[in-house]
Parts: sequence; C-alpha cells; structure tokens
Amino acid sequence: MADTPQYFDLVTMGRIGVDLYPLQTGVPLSQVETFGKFLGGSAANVAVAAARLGRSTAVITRTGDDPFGAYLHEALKDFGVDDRWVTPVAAYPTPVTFCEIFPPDDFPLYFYRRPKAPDLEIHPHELDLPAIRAAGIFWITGTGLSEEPSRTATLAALEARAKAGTTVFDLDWRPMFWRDPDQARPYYREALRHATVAVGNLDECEVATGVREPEACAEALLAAGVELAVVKQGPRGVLAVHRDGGRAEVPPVPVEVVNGLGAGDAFGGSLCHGLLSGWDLERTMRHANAAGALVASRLACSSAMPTGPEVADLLARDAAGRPNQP
Ligand SMILES: Nc1ncnc2c1ncn2[C@@H]1O[C@H](COP(=O)(O)OP(=O)(O)O)[C@@H](O)[C@H]1O
Ligand SMILES: O=C(O)C[C@@H](O)[C@H](O)C(=O)COP(=O)(O)O
Repeated sequence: MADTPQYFDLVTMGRIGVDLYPLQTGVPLSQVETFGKFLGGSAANVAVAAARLGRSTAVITRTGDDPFGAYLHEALKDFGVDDRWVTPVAAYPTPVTFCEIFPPDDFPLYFYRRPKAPDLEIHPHELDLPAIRAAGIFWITGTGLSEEPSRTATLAALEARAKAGTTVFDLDWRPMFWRDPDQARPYYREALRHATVAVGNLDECEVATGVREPEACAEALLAAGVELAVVKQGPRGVLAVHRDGGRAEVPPVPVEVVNGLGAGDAFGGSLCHGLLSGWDLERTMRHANAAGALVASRLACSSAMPTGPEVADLLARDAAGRPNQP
C-alpha cells in the first residue's frame, strides 16, 4: 500500500532568501552602516506567518549550497516551518535582498538574485505531488511563474492539485523578474484557472486582470476562475469578494508604520489561518488586516510575524478606540 502523504495545513511554493535590512531608517543605502539578517522571501514568509498562528506549514523552495542556505534551514526550523522540500542548488548562491526604509510609504527593494535564484530551479520531477494534493491549503506566487523550470513546476503542482481544498495564487508582481506585464499575463491567467483564491495588491491585480479599480479587479479575478478574490490596498485596507455573493470591505487598523515590507505576507499567513478555521469573510479579513498592520509597525518581515494573541490584542485596542502603539 502506498504511504499516506504527510499532511500540512499549508504548503507554500516559491521565493526564499536572506533579507538584509538596514538598522538605520530614513536614510538611503549609501548611508546605512549596519544591517540585520532575517529569513525572507514571500513564500517562506507566508509559511512563517501561518506557523506563528499555530498552523503546520512547509515550504517548497531551493537555496544555494552555501552558509546562507544553511542559515535559512535553521531559521525555518526555528520558526516551526518544515524544511523537507528545501534543497540546495550548487550552481547559484542563496539570494540576498536589501531594502531602504522611508516611512510611512516608501520601501524600495533591491533583489540580488543573479545569475539565477535557486528557487527558480525547482523541477517538476522533484515535487511531492501527493503531499501537495493533501495539503489543507496550497499557495503559489507569481514569481514562481517568471522562469523555467519553476514555471512548469508551479503549473504542474497546480494541475496535480486540481482545485482540491483551497489553492491560493498570490499574484505577487515583482516587475524586475519580468520583461513587462504582457510577458506575465498568459501565465497568470493559466494559474488563475487552477486557483480557488487570488490575493494581490492593486499593482498585482492590474497585471493579472488589466484593470485597477478594486471592485473591477475582484470581478475580473472571479471571471478568471477563482472563488474568492482578495484585493489588498495597503494603508486603505482590503476588499474581498466571493463567488457566492459574500463580500467584506475592511478598513486598515491604523498603526505607526516602521517598514511596510512583509505586511502582505503577514496578511497571507493570516488569510490561510482564517480560511482553515472556517471563519466568515469579515472575520478573516479583519484578522489578516491586523496581522499586516502589526508587521508594518515593525522593522523585519519573518521575525515580525504576529502570534494570535498579538493580533487579538490589536483588534481589541482598535475596537475600543485605544492607541495601537502605547
Ligand atoms: N500602513 C499600513 N497601515 C495599516 N495596515 C497596513 C499598512 N500597510 C499594510 N497594511 C495591511 O497589510 C495588508 C497588506 O499590505 P499591502 O501593502 O497591501 O500588501 P503588499 O505588501 O503585498 O503590497 C493591507 O491590506 C493592510 O491590511
Ligand atoms: O519577498 C522577498 O523576496 C523579500 C521579502 O522577504 C520582503 O521582505 C518582502 O518584500 C515581503 O513582501 P510583502 O509582504 O509583499 O511586502
């Protein structure tokens, strides 16, 4: 008899790297003197975010065969994310990502992923398809579609999943990984046909759908095949529309922003937690919004992901009209 596949609440597939974030804010990289080292990469961050909320998670990705790769394995394990599908690629170094921090709304990212990022070297034959099919939620990102063999592997995983359970497409548009939006559109459309949930900010929704107005984005994402469309609007909150007519439009939880990077991944991990918990759309969005806001109020991404009690405390403060950062 075939072995039963290992069950995880959430399996993500995509980017991993080392975030080297400035410890001085409000200055350009040329003037930064010290950096903090954190596990990073959107797919890895989402797995960390859901693990912090008590979920069993794993990430499918690849690192370089180098000390930073070893660091990422240790960091994943420390965060409680299973690293069995994180394998080394000898030919390429583990990527590092720098950013500049200009609160409240300017956080340019500088990706060092040349000559090629190991996480784009995921091959279809390496995938544990039974485990992907068995996961409570399977999560893929737009970056995984940007190059081969990762593109074919990502689409193969989606096809194998065959819309079992919840399959999330994080639209995750990073223009530097593509020639232009037209190059991405056909792959985005194909991935949308296999996903049950699409989540993205306005730029990402525009790449996927060609429209930018939030209601129109949600409508176009539903028309492209998903059951739930989630349109993130940064400091303007979030709109979620379900095919069954359900909808939630939730304002942001006001916070003093330190670094907006990672808010989307915190939102993603929390979105998974809400969907797995069977919460209604409004509760799911409120929780995810608060998780995003908490990370926006902190310097890092992965190590800043909130616990359930931290999110509950922020929501309670907000409901009571108390200051969010005493
Ligand atoms: N400045 C902010 N203040 C409060 N909440 C925020 C802020 N920035 C982001 N968030 C929350 O995090 C969510 C995701 O952030 P967003 O910036 O839209 O995603 P992404 O990082 O993917 O672009 C938002 O929908 C919002 O709920
Ligand atoms: O995603 C990356 O490769 C770098 C991340 O670690 C980074 O911090 C980031 O950009 C997070 O993305 P967001 O949550 O969409 O802001």
